[in-house]
Amino acid sequence: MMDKSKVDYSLYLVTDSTMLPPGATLVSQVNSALENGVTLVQLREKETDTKTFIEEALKVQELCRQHNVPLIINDRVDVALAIDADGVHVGQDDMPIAMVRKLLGPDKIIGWSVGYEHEVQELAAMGPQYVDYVGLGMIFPTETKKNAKKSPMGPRGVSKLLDAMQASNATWCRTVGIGGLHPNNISRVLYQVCSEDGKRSLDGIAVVSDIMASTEAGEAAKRLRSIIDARSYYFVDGMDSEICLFSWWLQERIKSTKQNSPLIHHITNKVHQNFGANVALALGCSPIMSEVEPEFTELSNMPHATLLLNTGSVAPLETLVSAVRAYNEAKRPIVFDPVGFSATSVRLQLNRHLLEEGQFACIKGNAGEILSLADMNVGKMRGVDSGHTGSDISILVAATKIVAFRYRCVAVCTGQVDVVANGLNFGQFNLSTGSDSNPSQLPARIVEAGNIPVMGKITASGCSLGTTIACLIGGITVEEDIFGGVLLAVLMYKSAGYTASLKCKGSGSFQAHLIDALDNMLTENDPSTWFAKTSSI
Ligand SMILES: Cc1nc(C(=O)O)sc1CCOP(=O)(O)O
Ligand SMILES: C=C1C=NC(C(F)(F)F)=NC1=N
Ligand SMILES: [Mg+2]
Repeated sequence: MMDKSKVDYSLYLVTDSTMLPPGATLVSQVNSALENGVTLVQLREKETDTKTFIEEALKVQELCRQHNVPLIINDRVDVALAIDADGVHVGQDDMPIAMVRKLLGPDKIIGWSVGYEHEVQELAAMGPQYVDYVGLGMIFPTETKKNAKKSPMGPRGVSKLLDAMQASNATWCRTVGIGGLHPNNISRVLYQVCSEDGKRSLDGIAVVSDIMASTEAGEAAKRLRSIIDARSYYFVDGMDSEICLFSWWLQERIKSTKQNSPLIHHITNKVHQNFGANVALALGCSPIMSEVEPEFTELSNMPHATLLLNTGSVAPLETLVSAVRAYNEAKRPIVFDPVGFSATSVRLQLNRHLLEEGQFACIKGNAGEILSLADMNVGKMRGVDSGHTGSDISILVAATKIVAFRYRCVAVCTGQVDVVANGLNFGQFNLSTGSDSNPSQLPARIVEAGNIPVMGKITASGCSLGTTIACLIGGITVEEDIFGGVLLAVLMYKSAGYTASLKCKGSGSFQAHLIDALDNMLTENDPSTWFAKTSSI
C-alpha cells in the first residue's frame, strides 16, 4: 500500500495525448519520463473516451508500478476507482472534494487546483483529511490548458498563496507549481517562491508540454531533474557579505572595475541618459544606451555586460521584457530602478509585470518606491521624487528587507540614509522547507554621510546611483559578491555626493562636482578618504 506521506512531488508529469510529437505515444513519453526522474504522474486526458482512457490508464499504471511512482487520475474518479489508482486530481469545477474523499477512502491521494486565496481558505477549512496537495497556477501563460479562466499569477502570486496557506495553517498540504514551466524559468520560480515567514516553498513543479510535446521526452525530464536537484539559481553570489567592508576588498573591487570596464547597457529615461553615461565613464566603464531589441542578445553577451533598467524610460513593455530575458539568459546582472513605482496604475502594472518576468541582482528605489514594493506604502505616491523622508529608518529597513526577500535580490532604499539589504540567500533554494531566513533576519546595512540637501535638487541623482551600482557589480565576476558590489557603489556615490555638495555653488555645478568626485575616487582608490560610513542594522 502506498504511503501518502512519502510521495515525492518534486517533478510531476501531467499527461496530454493531444500534443504528442510524430512517432511518440502516451506510453512511450511517460516511460521515457519515468526513466529520467519524474516522481509523480497524472493521467489527464480531456478528450478520450472512457474505454480508451481505461486502456491507457492500465498501461500507464503498470509503468508507474515498475518505477514505484504513484499514478493520479485527473478528473475521472470513476476510472480511478475502476483501476485502483493511487489518487485523483480535481479542479474547482469538478466533483466536490468531500465526495471524492468519500469515494476514494482515506489512503488515496487527492489533489486540487488552486489559483486564488479564497480557495486556500476553503482548503484549510476542510482540514487535513481531504486535500493532500494543491496545484498552484497558472504561473506563466500556457497554451496547454484550453479556455483557461485564470490569468498568470507569476512567482509572486504563488508566494502569496503560500502565505495564505501558512496563515490558515494548511501546513499539511503539499504544493506544486504549474503553468508554462520550462527550463528557462523553473530555477527562478523555485528560487523566488517562498512564504514571507520563510517557512515554506514549493514541494515541486508540474509540467505538461515540456515533456509531452518533446521529441526527446527523456532528455526533457532529465534536464528538469537536474535543474531541480541543483537547488540553486545560477548567477548570484556565494560569499559572506561581511568581507566586503575591508578596505582592501573595496580596493580590489575598484581595481577589477577599472580593468574590466564593464559595458553598462542603459534602458532609462531621457533625462538620465546623459548624466548616467558620464557617471559610467567617470567610473571607468563603457555606457551604451540602447532600446534596439535585436541587439540585446549581442550586448548581453559582451564581457561584464550589465543592464540598468530604469522604468522611467518610454520603451514599450515588450522591449523591457526582452532585455530582462536576454540578460537573465546570459547570466549577467540587472539593476532595476522602478521609477515612480506606483505613482500611476500604468507604471504599477508595468513594474509589477517586469518583476514577474525575471530575476534582478539589485532593485533600487526611493522610500516611496520601496514602501510600495513591500506593500507598506500608505496613500498614493507623488511623482518620482517622493522621498517619504518622514518615514523613520526602522520602517524603511523593514521594507527594504521585505523587497530583498520577495525578489531574492539586493534591495536599496535611497534617502538621507541609504539602506542596503541582502536577499540573495547565496542563490540557494530548498524544496518544501522555505528559505534559511525570513525578511527580518536578512543581512542589511545603512550608509550615511550626513545631510546632502542639494542631492535631491538635481534630477537623475537617484537614477545615477543605479548607474554606479551597475558599474560596480558589472566589474566583479558574479560568483563573487553582488551585495558587496552594491554596498561599495552606495558608499562611493554617497561620499561623492557629500564631497560635491561641499564644493558646488548650487545645484547646477553640483553635477559637475559629483562626476569629478567619482572620477577622483576611482583614480585614487583610497576608501579611507571616503566620507560615507556604513553600519549593520
Ligand atoms: C493542467 C494545467 N493546469 C493549470 C492551472 O493553472 O491550474 S495550467 C495547466 C497546463 C500546464 O501545461 P504546461 O506545463 O504545458 O504549461
Ligand atoms: C489543472 C491542474 C492543476 N494542477 C495540477 C497539478 F499540478 F498536478 F497539481 N494538475 C492539474 N490538472
Ligand atoms: Mg528612482
